[in-house]
Amino acid sequence: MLDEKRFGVELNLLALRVPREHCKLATRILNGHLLDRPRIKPVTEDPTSDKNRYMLLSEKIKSPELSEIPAGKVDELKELFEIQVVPYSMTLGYSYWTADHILKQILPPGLDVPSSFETIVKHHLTCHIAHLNIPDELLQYKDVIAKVIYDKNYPRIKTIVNKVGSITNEFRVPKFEVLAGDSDMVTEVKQYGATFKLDYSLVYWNSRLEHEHLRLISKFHSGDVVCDMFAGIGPFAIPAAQKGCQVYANDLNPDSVRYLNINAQTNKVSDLVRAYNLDGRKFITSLMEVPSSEGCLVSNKEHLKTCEKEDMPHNTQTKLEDSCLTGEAGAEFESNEPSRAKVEGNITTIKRRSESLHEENGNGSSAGNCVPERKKRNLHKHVIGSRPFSAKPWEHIDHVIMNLPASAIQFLDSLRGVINRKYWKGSLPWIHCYCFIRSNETEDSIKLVAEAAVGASIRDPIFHRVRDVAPNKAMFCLSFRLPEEACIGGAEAPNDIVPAL
Ligand SMILES: C[S@@+](CC[C@H](N)C(=O)[O-])C[C@H]1O[C@@H](n2cnc3c(N)ncnc32)[C@H](O)[C@@H]1O
Repeated sequence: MLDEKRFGVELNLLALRVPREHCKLATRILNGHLLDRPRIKPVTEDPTSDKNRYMLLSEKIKSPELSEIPAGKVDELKELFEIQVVPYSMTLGYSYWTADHILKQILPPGLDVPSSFETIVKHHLTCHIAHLNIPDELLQYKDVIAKVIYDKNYPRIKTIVNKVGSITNEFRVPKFEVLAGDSDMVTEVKQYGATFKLDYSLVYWNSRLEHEHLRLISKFHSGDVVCDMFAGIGPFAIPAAQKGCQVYANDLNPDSVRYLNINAQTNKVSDLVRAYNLDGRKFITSLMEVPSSEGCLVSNKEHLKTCEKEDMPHNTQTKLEDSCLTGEAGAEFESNEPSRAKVEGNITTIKRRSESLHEENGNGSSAGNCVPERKKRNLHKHVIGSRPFSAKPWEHIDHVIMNLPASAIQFLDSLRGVINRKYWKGSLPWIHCYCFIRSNETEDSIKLVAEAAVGASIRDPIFHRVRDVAPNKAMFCLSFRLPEEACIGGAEAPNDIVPAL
């Protein structure tokens, strides 16, 4: 139990009784001699008369004759009004002191006071969750730490949680214990103008990746087809769709997919986001399967079952077969031109530039791309207002995002032979594979692992350092164009496709 009374500090001050009309000038004259405490105003009401106010004098002034104040200043005041000095006491209690001040008094000397915590916004920006990472040596004080932080930040913060143990589950969801406040972990986060709803206790979320989400999305262009293998609740998928990309977004965690769909709706991009609840490997294989005709696949009906989990509302589920229904043969465009939208009535014709990332990174060589740079290829049509999802993933995908740093690199083998060259149009996709590099590893050693997985040599890889996650471990994004040799083994279009489930 926290005894709040023990933090009370009594201040025995002197105050000057000043007629209200002279307060402004007296404040100027007494500059440097008034009470100087954070969050306390040195001018207050006179409890005996509303014609006067009390000016609280500095704690250094002890003599009722004001001998600590230069005589000239006292004379100036005397010319304005009759000097009346009165005793004034006040107590600075628990509510006055900062969390840091209180915790320093509670915790044994030598232990660091937990001064920072990550907050995420809860319920329409009105309150937040504070996420603490209490170190082992402070765990016995966790309740009192949480209470003080809660008291000092309420109502801005309504829940204090502490991360328990390291993340071991495959959905990458940390375990939290609620230390103070209400246990509802449903929150809302804003990133780059998009709103993300999530249940912090059920899905993966890391606010520290905001910059990385933004960086990668900045490489995409309107009309790009994006495939997000480990999409979470959509921090890549939603802004990509907001940019006009057509996004296939997948996650193994059904709760992530539920929130992904909710977020697509909230941000008004449901028409550009297709959500799936599959293992990443199965997802990419099934997505890239060439249909036996432009009609729907037998195999995709299997995925439909996978998506229609009982705990997911039907209206927010996207069926893999839907992509077959909206496919549209398009006009032609030059693949290395910047995205350009030509508005004709309410139809926007989009020119795609899948070479962009390469160029923007100052790397002009056509890594693994045997398709002539200026080859014309199909165009997605994009209707403003109700934008049909017209992508045919077996014909073209611009970007594949793989943000599961602990193991995404092992998933690269699922890209082997997945592209059927007979149907593919334009450049091969950019792969953005997140990984960790430890102090005993190098970019070259990681590249070798990626090459072994993809079954081809990777030309001109781009390693982008995302952030340091531990003293000897950093998160990187390895971007590369899928090598042509990785397409070898692409199957002919089968008539009756067996699901790769
Ligand atoms: C590191 S999080 C990334 C989420 C999101 N892309 C982001 O940037 O915040 C990885 C996600 O992959 C999902 N996941 C883990 N294993 C998976 C698998 N085998 N197939 C598909 N998704 C998986 C987890 O549920 C989690 O949401």
